[in-house]
Amino acid sequence: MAVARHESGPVAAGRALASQVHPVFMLPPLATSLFGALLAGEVTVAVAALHAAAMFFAVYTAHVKDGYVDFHVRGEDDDHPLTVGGCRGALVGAGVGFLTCTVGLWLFVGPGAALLTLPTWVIGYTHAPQLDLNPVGATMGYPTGIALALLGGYYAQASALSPRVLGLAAVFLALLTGIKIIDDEKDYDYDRSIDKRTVAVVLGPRRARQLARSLLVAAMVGVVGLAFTLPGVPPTAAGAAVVFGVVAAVAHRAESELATKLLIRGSYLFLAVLVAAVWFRPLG
Ligand SMILES: CC(C)=CCC/C(C)=C/CC/C(C)=C/COP(=O)(O)OP(=O)(O)O
Repeated sequence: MAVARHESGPVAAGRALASQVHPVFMLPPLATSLFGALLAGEVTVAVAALHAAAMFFAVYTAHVKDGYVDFHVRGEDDDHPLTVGGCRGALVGAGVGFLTCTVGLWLFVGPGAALLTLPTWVIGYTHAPQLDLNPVGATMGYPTGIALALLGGYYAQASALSPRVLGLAAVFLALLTGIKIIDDEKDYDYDRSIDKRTVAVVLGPRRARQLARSLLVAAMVGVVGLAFTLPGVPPTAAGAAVVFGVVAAVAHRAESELATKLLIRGSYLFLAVLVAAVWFRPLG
């Protein structure tokens, strides 16, 4: 069975399959899963690795399915490296990988860890053609996956959830939803032409940007609130809001593409400050 559309042979197949790993989307859930483990305190490395691997397979599934639907089903994309068979094989492989990790979490931690992990694959698999057809699904699928990556990474270590991890998951959800709304502004004309109902298409770019800004502000206020009210979140975690706030201020008036680039980098810094604050707990 041919896997790659443009070349043949195992190397070409491997390259085509690897092309569906998009680091910009892949690294945040892996980092967030590991951050969840760190937040829990004592880290069992094998369990953390199992959960992070499950996140990898969930996001990989989303990309393969998105590419398959956009190119092979809807004919929206100009090109795709995988054949139909290649996409199906990749989906089965990623599904088996995800299932193996989830069963491992069930056996090592318990059903709660598996049940918190499972929805990430469901979100990934239904990203296209189901979730991406409505503004909530198209905007909040990935941010919800990130929030679940944090909750699952934490639960896999602590066998419980806590107000601090729930609070931080809500902060991540708001922050990433805001960034995704701004990101979708850049495809406004195209998305409108294919009836893709992103928030920018439904509300119009100006009101979508206002909504996105409110979500970013809510996330920053939220993290400061958590840092000063919850014992498990060190006060230094408020620095994440300061760092992200500076980036958001620079991105404030930028057009969508530049603003998204800045905000994505800002969100990496946001996470890095949170990790450092929890890791060192200097004032915690
Ligand atoms: C663990 C976790 C984070 C799970 C969530 C997985 C998930 C929904 C990933 C989305 C990745 C993706 C296809 C982005 C492009 O979306 P797009 O629709 O903006 O791209 P397009 O315009 O190219 O179709």
